[in-house]
Parts: sequence; structure tokens; C-alpha cells
Amino acid sequence: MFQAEKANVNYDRNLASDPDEFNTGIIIKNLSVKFPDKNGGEPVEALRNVNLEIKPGEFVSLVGPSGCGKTTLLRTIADLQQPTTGTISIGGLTPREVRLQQKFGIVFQNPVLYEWRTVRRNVCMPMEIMGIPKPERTRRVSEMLELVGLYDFGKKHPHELSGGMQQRVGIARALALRPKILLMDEPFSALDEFTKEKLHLDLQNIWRKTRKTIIFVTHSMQEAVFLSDKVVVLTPHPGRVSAVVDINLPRPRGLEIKDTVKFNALVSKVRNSFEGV
Ligand SMILES: Nc1ncnc2c1ncn2[C@@H]1O[C@H](COP(=O)(O)OP(=O)(O)OP(=O)(O)O)[C@@H](O)[C@H]1O
Repeated sequence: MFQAEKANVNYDRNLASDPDEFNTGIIIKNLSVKFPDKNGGEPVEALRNVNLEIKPGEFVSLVGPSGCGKTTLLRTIADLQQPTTGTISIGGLTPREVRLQQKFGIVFQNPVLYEWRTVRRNVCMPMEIMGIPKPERTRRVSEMLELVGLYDFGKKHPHELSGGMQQRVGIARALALRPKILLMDEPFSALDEFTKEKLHLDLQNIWRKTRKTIIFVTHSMQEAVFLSDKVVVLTPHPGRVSAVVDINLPRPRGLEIKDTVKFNALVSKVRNSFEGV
């Protein structure tokens, strides 16, 4: 259980009902991304003609085999990669405008924590860079560490934590600047199955409490179905959307849902979307 739940902290008040209303709906139209070939050959078509709509507050996973363009799509939404053609609109703004407003939080597979800094000071770092005053920083670090279940570990250093705990620090750090959209690139793929399942439950709770739009990249069909409202299936060479599968399972979801016929039917549906291409 979350420490936040134990402490009966009202995160909905603190995190979700931000007075700064921001429409996090994402509309992607005819998006293509090509990378020039270093040896002068044909460019690599990482994404071809991607059309996708993500509603505000939706949890969407991108799944597909290696090289189908998942990371490229995430990076293009985050304005870390420019489209070759097509557009992305986020509540009417461009990815650049959204990035400059610090509305994206990004979590990578490897959280890249600073070993010489404590957990608290790792989470604090983006706020230091942004010049947020110290009392507010201290308050938010406590809030974020409670949210990810690490309040009692604030004085530890990264090497004293397990892989799962380190990834929680990465999530807390990504949330510290109060982003509206959380972009997660295979955040749990390096973790063991038990830790992964615990983090799935915890991420579901974080999403429920903070109401962020989450885009989650994974190779795992089960992970995608368990977490998402919608699974976007990508197919490589060139990278394109082969299906969008709605996951109409009730929430909140417990691990036992993985044993249900409905869950496994949805996993099969995602799998068959690859085979159909
Ligand atoms: N900076 C780059 N320069 C050249 N080619 C690139 C670059 N980034 C990605 N690619 C190519 O674009 C295609 C899509 O890559 P991308 O990393 O987005 O796929 P992915 O689905 O995230 O793969 P993985 O699951 O292995 O992370 C691949 O063929 C890849 O080699």
C-alpha cells in the first residue's frame, strides 16, 4: 500500500486540481519521421503517416517489436525529435510550446540518478534548475516521495536502493515540476517480474491520483493491456500504426485481472494486430 494512503494524504487536492487548466489532449496527424542514412543510402523511415488521438488524462501504451518507432514517436511528441512531415497538436499548442512550458515529464528505462546526491536531492534537482524557492522545493519533494512510496528513504543514496526503488525516484523526479503529460520509455523493462507488478499497481495509483496523460512505451503486451485505456500497436519497416485496441477493463485493476478471460482476450487481440500486417 502507498505510504500516502497510510498517511491519508489528499493528492487529488494537491496534484490533480491544479488551477492551471491545461488541455492535454494530443492530436497527431500524418506524422512521418525519416532519418538520413549515414552511408548515403536510403533514409530510414522510422514513422510513416501516423494518425492518433489521445484524450486528456488517458493512459496510452505504444507496443511493438524493436525498431517499429516507439521511442521516435515518444521523442517527437516531446519535441526531442522533429517530424519530417505532419503535425502534433497538444491542446492546440505545438510540442515546442508545451516543452518550453515544462509540461512534459519524462521517465527513461534507466533513471540516471546522481550518486553523490541523496534521494531527496535527486528529486529536487529539476526544481533547483528551475529556481523554485527552497520551502516549496522541500514541500514538493516530500509530497512526491510519499506518492511513490519512498518517504522514509529520502536520505539514502542511489546505490543503497533496489532497481525498483531507483525507478520510483526517477518517477518522483519527473513529477516534481508538475508536468501535465508523463512520457515513459520502457521504464520497467530492466526490473524483475515481482518488482514490475508492484510498480504497475503503484503507477496505476499515481495516474489515478494525478490525472495526468501518460504515454508508456513497452515491448510487453501484458504490461500494456494491464495499464492502459488504449494500446497503440506499431509495426516496423516502416514504423506505422497497425491497430489501436481499446482496453475496456474496469478500474482500479488488481493483479488477479490477468487471470481473466477478458484480459487474455485483449492480449490476444493486441498480438493478432501484429500478425495481421
Ligand atoms: N537517431 C537516429 N538515426 C538514425 N536512425 C534512427 C535514429 N533513431 C532511430 N532510428 C531508426 O528508426 C527506427 C525506429 O527506431 P526506434 O528507436 O524509434 O524504435 P523502437 O520501436 O523504440 O525500438 P526499441 O524497441 O528497440 O527501442 C529504427 O530502424 C532505428 O534504427
